[in-house]
Amino acid sequence: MRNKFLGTGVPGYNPLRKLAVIFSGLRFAIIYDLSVAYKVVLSFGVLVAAFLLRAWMDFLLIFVATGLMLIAEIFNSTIEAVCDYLQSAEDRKIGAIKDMAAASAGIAIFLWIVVLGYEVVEMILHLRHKPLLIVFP
Ligand SMILES: Nc1ncnc2c1ncn2[C@@H]1O[C@H](COP(=O)(O)OP(=O)(O)OP(=O)(O)O)[C@@H](O)[C@H]1O
Repeated sequence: MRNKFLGTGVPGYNPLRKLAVIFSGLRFAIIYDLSVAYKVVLSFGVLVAAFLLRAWMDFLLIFVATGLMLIAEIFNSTIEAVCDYLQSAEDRKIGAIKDMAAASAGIAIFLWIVVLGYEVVEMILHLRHKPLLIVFP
């Protein structure tokens, strides 16, 4: 991997390599963090339901809220890992940095819960009145 500051690594633009890096990061975030994995699975289920109901705006809203939650969770884990790498001993500054990172993840998770909760309740109410809607939207 190229380090543009040190001038080391393989130069040049390689989109496939970038994609591989993105998927590797996602794999780390989802496989090694159960709290992220179950949220992604939950979102996927609700996304499929929104797709079957042809509720495109709801689909987009769930998609954006899930993306926001994933971004914040991944940044939070990254900051925690950098902190632990730089200072594994007890340190007040590290504690404050980690707390701030956790706060940003907490806000994104709160928004995700509000969106997902609203969407699930809406879908249940919808299907209670028109149960065949999932087959014949
Ligand atoms: N080196 C440290 N010095 C001082 N306080 C710390 C330190 N490491 C962690 N903490 C405190 O413990 C809290 C939890 O940190 P930790 O790294 O254990 O995250 P976590 O609970 O594993 O979070 P997540 O579930 O997102 O992985 C931090 O928010 C911080 O307040």
